[in-house]
Amino acid sequence: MSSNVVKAASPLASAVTGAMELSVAQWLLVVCLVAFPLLYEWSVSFKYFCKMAFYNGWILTLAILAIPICAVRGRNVENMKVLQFMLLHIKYLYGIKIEVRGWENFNIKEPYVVVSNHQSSLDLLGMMEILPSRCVPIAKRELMYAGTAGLACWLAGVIFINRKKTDDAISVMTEAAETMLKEDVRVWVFPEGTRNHSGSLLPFKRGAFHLAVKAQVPVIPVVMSSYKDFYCKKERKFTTGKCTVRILPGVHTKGLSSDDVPELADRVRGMMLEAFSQMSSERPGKGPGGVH
Ligand SMILES: CCCCCCCCCCCCCCC(=O)SCCNC(=O)CCNC(=O)[C@H](O)C(C)(C)COP(=O)(O)OP(=O)(O)OC[C@H]1O[C@@H](n2cnc3c(N)ncnc32)[C@H](O)[C@@H]1OP(=O)(O)O
Ligand SMILES: CCCCCCCC/C=C\CCCCCCCC(=O)OC[C@@H](O)COP(=O)(O)O
Repeated sequence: MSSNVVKAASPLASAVTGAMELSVAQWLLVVCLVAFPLLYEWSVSFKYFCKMAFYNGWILTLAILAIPICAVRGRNVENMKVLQFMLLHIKYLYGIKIEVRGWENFNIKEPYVVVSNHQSSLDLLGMMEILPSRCVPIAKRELMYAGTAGLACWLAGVIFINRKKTDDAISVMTEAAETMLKEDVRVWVFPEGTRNHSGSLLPFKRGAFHLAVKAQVPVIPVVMSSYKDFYCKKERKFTTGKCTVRILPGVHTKGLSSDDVPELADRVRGMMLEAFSQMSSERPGKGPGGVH
């Protein structure tokens, strides 16, 4: 008799449990379908967090697709084209309009060193917009361990340096000077050496300029306008917006020696700062005083 009750009760119990499970599932659905978009629209910080998480997550996912394609060729700078092709659409996902000026300054057949300002990981969008052929960035070694993105970077010939070991970094860059000439490779360096959200340019590290002087190749400065109108890490702001990328005329290094590097670095920084200030003053309603 008691076993009959148990038998009768268990379908009831499982129905109740099922209903409870369903309601938990429904709750989750409500959270996902209603609360998430509400929170996304209501909270600027939540929107910022979601957009940054998607940015990184999407790059890691795209890298999964890129790895087998790149692996066919092995470690090769030509693979940079694969990464570039895969990343180009991201600006549309984020509603970021990129205007490029000075394309003609890239019309140099020989290798060169590109130096550009470094505001955020979003610089990747501007970089991919104009990346010349056979051009690889110099990146901090930590990026090599960033999961699938690290492997994709390695396969594309990204040059990794250990910023904690100056001598190692210098010897990698010295080797890069030889590779540039031997294998007709261009190199992209962020001479500030770190991301800089200050709305100006940090003092430049000199590695990029030593590299150009050693290889006796031109330095081509690239300036990306301030992201302030649409992106600010401190304020957790990330909206749609516009960025201008200016490719400045190349600075020649033929005949220069390592003694000339400090002056060369200062001159190039001066050109970039002037362009950055000019671009900032072009922003609607903003005066040139906003940049120092
Ligand atoms: C499908 C999707 C896939 C995913 C795709 C993802 C793609 C991502 C790619 C984008 C990557 C972007 C990554 C950006 C970064 O990681 S930025 C950070 C790393 N970059 C740099 O740091 C470059 C700039 N740094 C330098 O140039 C430094 O000088 C460095 C060489 C690193 C050394 O730095 P540090 O230890 O701080 O020393 P100093 O700068 O103070 O230099 C000490 C003295 O050495 C002289 N020096 C420097 N370099 C050289 C050289 N090459 N040869 C000779 N001498 C050199 C320097 O002048 C100093 O001496 P003086 O003070 O001038 O006497
Ligand atoms: C299994 C491991 C998973 C690791 C996940 C890591 C998450 C990283 C995800 C995606 C990588 C996106 C690649 C963006 C490349 C942007 C490069 C960049 O901007 O690096 C910053 C560097 O210039 C300076 O660093 P610091 O400002 O000194 O700091």
